[in-house]
Amino acid sequence: MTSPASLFDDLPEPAPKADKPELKVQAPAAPEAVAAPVETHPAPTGGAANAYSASSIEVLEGLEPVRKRPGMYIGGTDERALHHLFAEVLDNAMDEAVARHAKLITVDLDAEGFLSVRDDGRGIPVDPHPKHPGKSALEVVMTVLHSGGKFSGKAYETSGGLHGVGVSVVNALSERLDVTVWRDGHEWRQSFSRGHPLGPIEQVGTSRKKGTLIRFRPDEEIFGHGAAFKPARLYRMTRSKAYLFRGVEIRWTCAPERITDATPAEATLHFPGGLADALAERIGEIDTVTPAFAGRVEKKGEAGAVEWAVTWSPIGFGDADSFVSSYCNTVPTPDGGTHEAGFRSALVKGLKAYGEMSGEKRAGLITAEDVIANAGAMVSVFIRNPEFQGQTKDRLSSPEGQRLTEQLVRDPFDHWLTESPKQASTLLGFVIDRAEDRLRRRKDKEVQRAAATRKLRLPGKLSDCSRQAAQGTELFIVEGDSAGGSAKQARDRTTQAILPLRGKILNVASATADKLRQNVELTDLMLALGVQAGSRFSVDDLRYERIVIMTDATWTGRHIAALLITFFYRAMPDLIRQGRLFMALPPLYRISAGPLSDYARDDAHRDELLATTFKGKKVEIGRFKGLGEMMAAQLKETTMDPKKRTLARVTLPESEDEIMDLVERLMGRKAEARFDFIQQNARFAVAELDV
Ligand SMILES: Nc1ncnc2c1ncn2[C@@H]1O[C@H](COP(=O)(O)OP(=O)(O)OP(=O)(O)O)[C@@H](O)[C@H]1O
Ligand SMILES: [Mg+2]
Repeated sequence: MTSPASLFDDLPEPAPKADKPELKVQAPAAPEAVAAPVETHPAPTGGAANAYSASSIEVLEGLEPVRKRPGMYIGGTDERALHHLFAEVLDNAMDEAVARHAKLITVDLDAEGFLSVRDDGRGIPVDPHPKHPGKSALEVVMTVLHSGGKFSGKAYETSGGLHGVGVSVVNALSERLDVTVWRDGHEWRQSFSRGHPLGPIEQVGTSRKKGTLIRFRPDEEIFGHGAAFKPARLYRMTRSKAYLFRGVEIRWTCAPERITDATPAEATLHFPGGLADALAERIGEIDTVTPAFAGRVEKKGEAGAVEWAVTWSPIGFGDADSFVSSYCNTVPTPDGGTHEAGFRSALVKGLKAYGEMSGEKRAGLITAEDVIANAGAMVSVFIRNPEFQGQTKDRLSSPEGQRLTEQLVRDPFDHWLTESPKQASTLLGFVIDRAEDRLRRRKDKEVQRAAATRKLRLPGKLSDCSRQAAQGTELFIVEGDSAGGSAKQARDRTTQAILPLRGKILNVASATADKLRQNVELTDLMLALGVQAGSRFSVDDLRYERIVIMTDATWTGRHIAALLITFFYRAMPDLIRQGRLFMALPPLYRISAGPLSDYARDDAHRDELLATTFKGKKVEIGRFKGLGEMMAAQLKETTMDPKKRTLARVTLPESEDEIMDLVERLMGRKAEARFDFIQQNARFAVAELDV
């Protein structure tokens, strides 16, 4: 059987600090923080105050801002930022390919750490720029921010480039960068260092080739000493690019001495199967719920296309339950955006509509979260004038992304569903399960939250005692409302609280943690106690000093007591270890003879009394069917009044094995064993008498 710890391991985390809202104090840090510099640094730093004048306001020229604040352009100077330089150059080559001017891209990392990206596209224009006399277009592109051919949509329809910033940033942050352009029968070359031309553009000869080659090495002044491209990362980026456009072949080479892992030194990457192949390769052997739903649709008459592949796995995808890899104009968007939203919404709407059509009412529960919860998806869109967040383009923000994706994916999805009803209902069932899981989790959270705010919300059926402090107080857990009624009358209001439990308490030994949390009686009990289960239980949270289980002296009553003890043992064994759990010992019989009367707990006790106190007398013996049958005064006198009653403290056997054995026998799945045991050991775990 599972250990008690593991049973509660999967209880959700507590709502952060929600149980101490009253402790929230307005941060005193703010005024202090303001005051601190004044007190501790009487002289303002940075020279005399009057030196801050118009001359302090600098305007960074050319590529200076890039070197001063690289974070703004490439998101930092870490490894990710370093590799973003490659992304910029590769994106430009890919834009040429997607515009159908280039077919072949080569990527090479050489032994000295120079990275070369070459395409056979049109070549960056080299003629003098009309607005920058004395400079070629190439030099402008390489040294002026916001210069480029992708603003108007004339030279490129759907490009990943849009800011006119990318390659100039790469130039600014490279210790050395050489550009070679082949166009109009000539070969041209120009070199730069840290963004500055090392000389004018030169025509180095005639050539029939076409295209652009950018060869560069990142600047260690920016990225730190020893910063270098990682072949594995470059290769991964290259490969995923190749999947995004069937019309391109990318040849990869890398100096073997730079490779430290399984990255190939040479590879030809060309994937006519597109994203469907990419997904297949990504998920490998994993069993999926249905075959992948994949396709590609181009918008009629206009620039705009969506390609996708998605499948579902009940066991997740290795390192994650789900993943969505999305791209816009071949630029990876790891933070998602509108295209992902559109994709999700096409799937949700399609599935819901299918559910409605096929009479599956529960389809109404489905949300985007459920559809994506166990999905592995790849989505690539091509749109005009995309809008991204920032230069690293981690998130697509164009509304067009959503509209187009949803619109282009929806029809094919409806088709896919109706084409194969078996597959469709498998998927629908799977997603509905996710929705139900989600709703269950949400409910659990609510229970948890209720537990966290227990001071404010006690269960309605709890008759609390008036004393606020736990010390000297007792909670009586009774079964049923009628017993509850008697107990309420019999109690001492100041120190004794009554919680009647209704209905059946779950058999807690074999119940899952989920089931435990769903049991209203048990969650009410936790609320009343003021504690949480499992590792979050703290004796200090207990709202009462003693917890007393007060059930009928009948077999059923003992069974319920056994259930409750098992529950406490599983959910909060410390409560028992600390000696805070007790059992009341109500009588089963009332024996009287004339003015003489007494109560007997069980048959043995009755026989004992008959043989002693009542020996030789004509007795009347009454049997209580339940606590509810006793008069309040009787209950008080026999069971509840601290001055007269007897409580039994519940203790645990010494060894863990004995405990498990006991619990298993008491509450395990084998009913007969349990009945047998309870009957023989009516007081089982109860040991020493107390008070
Ligand atoms: N490989 C290439 N082939 C043809 N033209 C190129 C190539 N690389 C760059 N260009 C030209 O240089 C311009 C500037 O490139 P850059 O990467 O700086 O900006 P962008 O691609 O327009 O926008 P972004 O800043 O979003 O990348 C491009 O718009 C394009 O006209
Ligand atoms: Mg670019």
